Amino acid sequence: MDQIVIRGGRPLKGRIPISGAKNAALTLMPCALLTDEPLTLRNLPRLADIDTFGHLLNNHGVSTTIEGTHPDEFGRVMTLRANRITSTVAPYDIVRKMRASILVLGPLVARAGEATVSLPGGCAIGNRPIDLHLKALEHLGAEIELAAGYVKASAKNGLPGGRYTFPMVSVGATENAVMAAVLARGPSVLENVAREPEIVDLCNCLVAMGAHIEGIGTETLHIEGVRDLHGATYAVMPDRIEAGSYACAAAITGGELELVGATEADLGSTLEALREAGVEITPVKGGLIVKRPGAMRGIDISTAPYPGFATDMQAQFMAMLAVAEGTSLLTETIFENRFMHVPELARMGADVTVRGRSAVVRGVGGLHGAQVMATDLRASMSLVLAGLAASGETTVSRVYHLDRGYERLEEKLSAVGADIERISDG
Ligand SMILES: CC(=O)N[C@H]1[C@@H](OP(=O)(O)OP(=O)(O)OC[C@H]2O[C@@H](n3ccc(=O)[nH]c3=O)[C@H](O)[C@@H]2O)O[C@H](CO)[C@@H](O)[C@@H]1O
Ligand SMILES: C=C(OP(=O)(O)O)C(=O)O
Repeated sequence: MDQIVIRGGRPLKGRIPISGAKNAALTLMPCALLTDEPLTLRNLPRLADIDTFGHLLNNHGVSTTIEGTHPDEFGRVMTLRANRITSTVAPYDIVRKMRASILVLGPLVARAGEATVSLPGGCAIGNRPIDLHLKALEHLGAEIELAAGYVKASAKNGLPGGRYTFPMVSVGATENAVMAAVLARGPSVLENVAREPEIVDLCNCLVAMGAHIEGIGTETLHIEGVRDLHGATYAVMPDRIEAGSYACAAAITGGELELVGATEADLGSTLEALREAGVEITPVKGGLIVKRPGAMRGIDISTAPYPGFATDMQAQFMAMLAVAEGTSLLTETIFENRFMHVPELARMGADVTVRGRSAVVRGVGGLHGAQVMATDLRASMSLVLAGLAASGETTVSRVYHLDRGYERLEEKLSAVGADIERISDG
């Protein structure tokens, strides 16, 4: 298995281009199932998850064509076309590789009248049930059956549409419900929906395809189903989690980075927390400059649905706050098992105590290099960040986690002065 080796202690300086957002791309790609016309997505990141989702869509009859972006450029242009749905079954072999596969359920039942999707199961960060996806589709008129590890949703005469109030905010369940409701026979109202920028990106793409959605970006969406959607060309939004991660890289190394393509609006609570910790953020044309002028101070953070502090940024902040002055309290309210980076950071000298859903981080003077193991995507990035700041050499194993969500990580970091390389096992 590949490893990443970092020799730390160098302040990072320069410009990092921010890629298209993984979590937006993973909900924009299944929109191709909603029309027989081509959907062209620009700024699609080159990531393992995108390839896996492409294979899943191929299995349903979607052709995927990648246009000739130069290999040195970031991002890709992909045209997806579902002339005909050739299979309504999402098999275990593909779904088990990626939880986001559940996002074909809504569009398939809306367009083809049925969908059978393997249950995605839990993952390292938590249990991650899909009950809200199923309840929402049921309220839109689908019949739901569970058997032998699969969920079957059917609506033989099309979905009638309906009203559903989510009992708790779920990004994926909102996405599935929205993608189903846009092709329903009648109107739908979805209340207490997720408001993440990726949901706004999804709705904007669907509107470009001819959907009628009101309330985009608010807690309530009014959707008037249409008979057909048409093709469109749409650019995936910049990845706010990648941008936030590199902002932490500037802060933890005491450097200065320009994050090209990052927007202040999407990064809201991440930037607030960085500023509170003593990091300077300056919006410039086309991006943000992140600089740490002096020592950082400890802060308290509690993860929450957007516009709250993103759970996908918690691990990276923990690495950064491990070297801040004073004590920080990090509370994880979204996933029950998202502190797996703690014992690994401790191997590098971090002083962290987990108490239930909270972690107390006592700032230490510095970290030292060690051999550490990545356990999930963002946990991996926290180890890379710690390695960039640590004295000596850090080796991060299981880097396939990073490949899910960070496009050409070593290349981007080397270009701003990091001493980082991938040791490939063949
Ligand atoms: C591909 C993608 O976009 N992934 C993101 C998405 O994941 P995902 O869409 O899986 O996350 P959700 O917003 O659905 O999960 C939020 C919480 O709701 C719970 N829940 C969710 C669905 C359900 O049917 N029942 C239920 O109980 C989950 O276990 C979790 O505790 O949003 C998360 C929260 O911002 C991010 O960390 C992930 O990076
Ligand atoms: C948890 C994440 O992704 P996923 O929902 O695809 O596991 C993430 O992006 O941090």
